[in-house]
Amino acid sequence: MSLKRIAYSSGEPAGIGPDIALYLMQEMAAKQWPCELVVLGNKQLLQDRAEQLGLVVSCVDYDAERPPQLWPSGTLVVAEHELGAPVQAGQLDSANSAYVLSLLRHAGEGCMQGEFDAIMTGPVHKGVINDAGIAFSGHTEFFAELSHTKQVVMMLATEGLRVALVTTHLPLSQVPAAITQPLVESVTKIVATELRQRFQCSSPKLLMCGLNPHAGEQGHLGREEIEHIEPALAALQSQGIEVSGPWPADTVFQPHYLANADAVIAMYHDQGLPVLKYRGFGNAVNITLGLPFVRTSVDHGTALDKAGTGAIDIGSACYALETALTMVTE
Ligand SMILES: NC(=O)C1=CN([C@@H]2O[C@H](COP(=O)(O)OP(=O)(O)OC[C@H]3O[C@@H](n4cnc5c(N)ncnc54)[C@H](O)[C@@H]3O)[C@@H](O)[C@H]2O)C=CC1
Ligand SMILES: NCC(=O)COP(=O)(O)O
Repeated sequence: MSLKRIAYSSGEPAGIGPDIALYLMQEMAAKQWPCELVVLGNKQLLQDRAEQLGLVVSCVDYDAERPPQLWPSGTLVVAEHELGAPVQAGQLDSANSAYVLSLLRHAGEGCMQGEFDAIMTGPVHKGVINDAGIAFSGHTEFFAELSHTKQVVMMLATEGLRVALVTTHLPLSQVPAAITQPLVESVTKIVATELRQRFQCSSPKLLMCGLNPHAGEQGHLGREEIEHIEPALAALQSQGIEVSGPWPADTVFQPHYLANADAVIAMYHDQGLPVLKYRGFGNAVNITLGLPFVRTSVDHGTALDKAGTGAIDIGSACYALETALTMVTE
């Protein structure tokens, strides 16, 4: 198997993204991941955080011309990006928002130019990026825009459950108007296609949630199911996609229903993700489907309260890296 080069964007510098890089570095040798992990970040920040955590790190400058290689334990390959301001673990500073975006741009462009095989993202703080006057709703939307991809899908996966979202980072008040037949159809098609192509599901079986309580109760509790979701289901089924619904969201996440499903399509972020995280927080991955490159992410946020403390769990980071590797290796 050829050695892959995976970009890890270390995310919000005051959060646990840099800590994750340092702990992953320690796991590299033991796990024998067949990749060179390139940390997009700042060497001084990483050295300072390592010192705070009592870790010894040797930073090597990333060289795009050098073929990927396996490095001795304790070595961190760093693609240097300049910070906007000094970093204190746990303290957000909007002066570093441009830095965070420069990491994402490097990762995305590097994938599109063939420099990296995949991106694994560390957590960013959406609020502080917006505080800097930069409109940003999430990696999912950022990479879609960067790659000029019209439609992408956020899917989180853990053992025994995958949840894909029709809408992503949208205020709840705007969700009903966003649920249209074309959107539901295109999201579902992307999920079905990628499950087939990248997740070894030869004939994916999908469960689609309704939007309203009890999936609208025949129109008595909302009409989005009748007007948009059911027509989308009919069109998808007529194209041979095995999708059923609309299921009440408080019914469909039962083992009985999930047993024969490859993914659940939820209408909005907090309809599907709390269930996924309840089942697998710390051992789940966030994957952006539909991009021209592979992007996976940790399942958690910046955990500002834990940055620099050493009290972090890197289970999701390991899962995200392994998922990215599997996706680029199949
Ligand atoms: N992939 C990404 O970039 C994501 C970013 N976020 C962003 O993160 C920021 C903070 O979000 P919160 O809702 O506070 O969620 P959070 O996941 O950062 O923290 C929730 C709780 O879980 C703990 N936690 C999270 N990850 C942990 C880990 N690996 N090890 C140990 N404890 C961990 C935190 O200490 C905190 O107590 C927000 O700005 C949000 O937008 C949230 C989710 C994903
Ligand atoms: N809850 C997951 C999440 O919001 C992460 O979003 P993104 O930054 O991966 O788009």
